[in-house]
Amino acid sequence: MFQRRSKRQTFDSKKMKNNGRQKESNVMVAVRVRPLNEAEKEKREQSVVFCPDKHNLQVSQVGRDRLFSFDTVLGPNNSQEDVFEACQVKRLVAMATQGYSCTVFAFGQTGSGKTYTITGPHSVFQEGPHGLQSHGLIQRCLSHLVQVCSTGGGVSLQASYLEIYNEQVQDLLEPRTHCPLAVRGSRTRGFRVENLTLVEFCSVDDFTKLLGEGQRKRRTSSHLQNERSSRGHAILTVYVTTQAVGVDGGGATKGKLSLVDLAGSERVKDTGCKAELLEETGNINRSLLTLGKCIAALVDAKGRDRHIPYRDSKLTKLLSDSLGGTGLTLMIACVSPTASSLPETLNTLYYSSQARRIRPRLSANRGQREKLVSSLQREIRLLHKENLLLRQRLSSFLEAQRPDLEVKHAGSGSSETMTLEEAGPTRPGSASCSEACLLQELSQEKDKLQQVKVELPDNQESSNQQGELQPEESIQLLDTLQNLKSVTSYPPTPPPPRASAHIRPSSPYCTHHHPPSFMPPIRPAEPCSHCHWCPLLYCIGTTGYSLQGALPPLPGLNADRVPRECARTRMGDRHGWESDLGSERLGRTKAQPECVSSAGAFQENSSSQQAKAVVPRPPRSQGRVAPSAPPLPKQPFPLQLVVPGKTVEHAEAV
Ligand SMILES: Nc1ncnc2c1ncn2[C@@H]1O[C@H](COP(=O)(O)OP(=O)(O)OP(=O)(O)O)[C@@H](O)[C@H]1O
Repeated sequence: MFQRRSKRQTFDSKKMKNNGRQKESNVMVAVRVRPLNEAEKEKREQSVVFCPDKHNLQVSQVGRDRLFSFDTVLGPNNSQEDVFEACQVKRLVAMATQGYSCTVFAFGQTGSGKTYTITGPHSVFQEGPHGLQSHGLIQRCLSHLVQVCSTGGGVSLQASYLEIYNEQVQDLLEPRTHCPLAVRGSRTRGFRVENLTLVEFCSVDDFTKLLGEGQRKRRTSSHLQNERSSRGHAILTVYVTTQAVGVDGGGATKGKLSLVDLAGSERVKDTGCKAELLEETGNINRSLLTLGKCIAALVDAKGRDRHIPYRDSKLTKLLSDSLGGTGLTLMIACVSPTASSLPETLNTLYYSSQARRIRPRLSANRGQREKLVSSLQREIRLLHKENLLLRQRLSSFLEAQRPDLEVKHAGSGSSETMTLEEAGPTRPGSASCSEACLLQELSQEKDKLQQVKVELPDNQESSNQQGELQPEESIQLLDTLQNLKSVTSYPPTPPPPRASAHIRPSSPYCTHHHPPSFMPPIRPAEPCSHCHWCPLLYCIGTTGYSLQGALPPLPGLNADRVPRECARTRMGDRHGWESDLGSERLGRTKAQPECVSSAGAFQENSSSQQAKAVVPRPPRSQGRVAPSAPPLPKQPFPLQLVVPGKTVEHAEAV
């Protein structure tokens, strides 16, 4: 049927026995052997296919017998009623009413009895009512469906009937047009035929008339193996919709039952097809080959990311949910009993056995409302989990914060302890929440302050542990000491801090050369044009003060690594000030007592305006002097310790 097989692929009876019955498979495979027709009898052809029992099929070749096992085996003497009963078609009908997608399709060699099995004799629709014995599966399924649905109530039946001819979909229930219909696919809904006619029915007789009209529209041709050979695949789909049971819409289902009459595989030399039929034959065989590939892929593939080539033909697109989808599928392999048909018969039997190993998952197509309810329930479960997780995190957080949240309220005389629990639940936007946040902030600030407090003695100790001063440093420190004496002695009283943002130091210029009345608006760090002394740099370098917040740290002051003059130059670079202060100019900053007066004045201004916080370096007390920082002189300006987000005045208290 599908494709030629190599000799290695031929089955023997042992293999088939081992493959045996797989009860858990969702694809049921039945084999039906048709009786010899009149033409074959005339040719005195012999039957080579036998049915020893209901599940085994024996193929007798010259010198070799093969035994095949299937779910159901039906011989030439079995009637249409036997097919309906033995293949458990009633079960499929019942599942369709419960919301499953079920499919029955017949496949096999041309002239093997597919159309006979699915619809009955060719004249069944055209020549008036026939006896029940000749009815095919379509009429029997429809009768059973109507019977089941009439007893249950609240069930609606709709049907579509189409033919895939030369890879074009034709609507067999629409008599006026022959326009091919498009097949659209989506991830959620699978493949659908666009603008396909849906007919709602509640009586089998009424719908049978419509089917008869559609059957007449099917393309048939005559060739050597069949007088009325179908040239396309016909698919009848009955949609079974059960209405909602409760007020909330629960229990609504939408199942379907598809009955597929495939065109038969054929060999041109056997059928004797002429040129005009060759295209049809090619399309039929191509789509059947794709069907065989899909079956093989479904059997071999493992896991969810398997690729099944459904898109390679319209037939496999429309059968995708039957083969790999959600319902139960019954495949009826129709075979001819003659020896001349044996190669095709073996191919059909091989792929029938292969298809039995497909295990699609069963799942009912519930109604939209039911899907919505189940998705909402899933969402509720997720939210419950998330809520639980958040509660656990919150409680562990509160446990961790408990010792830090004890706050002493100052000013009341007696200490009062307050914890976060006492502050109440921390709802966003509530007063208790802001209180709790405030407590948390205060706790963090307290930690920071404690850390600063702890670090101060460490720095002091490390400073004390430094080695003895080098001789050059001693000389430099003597110079610095002399300068500091000048700072503290001149001017006798520092001028009051200016409120204006404009920095107007008393004079960065040497007062020896420039009287106090002459104060040009220059930048504070600009060195004196006469003595080349830089007041700001000198101030920072000699007093051990650093500017925090407004200015970055000043590593250039480390006299262990660089000479002081070079460090000052680097500072100028870092702060974007004048950096062209050559070392020879800076070298002349030593021992210029006249210039120190402006340094004191500028310190005043910078402390009040530019430098928001001036922090004393860790004290190098106890008789030792750090190499890069002389002892801190008494300063007339206030001190502030700046920590991120909090300013504490009177830093010496810390
Ligand atoms: N089980 C059967 N009992 C009696 N006659 C049968 C049986 N199966 C098939 N036939 C007859 O064999 C002939 C061919 O059958 P049918 O047209 O159903 O074959 P087919 O597989 O549909 O062929 P094609 O693929 O070419 O359409 C028909 O005349 C049909 O009546």
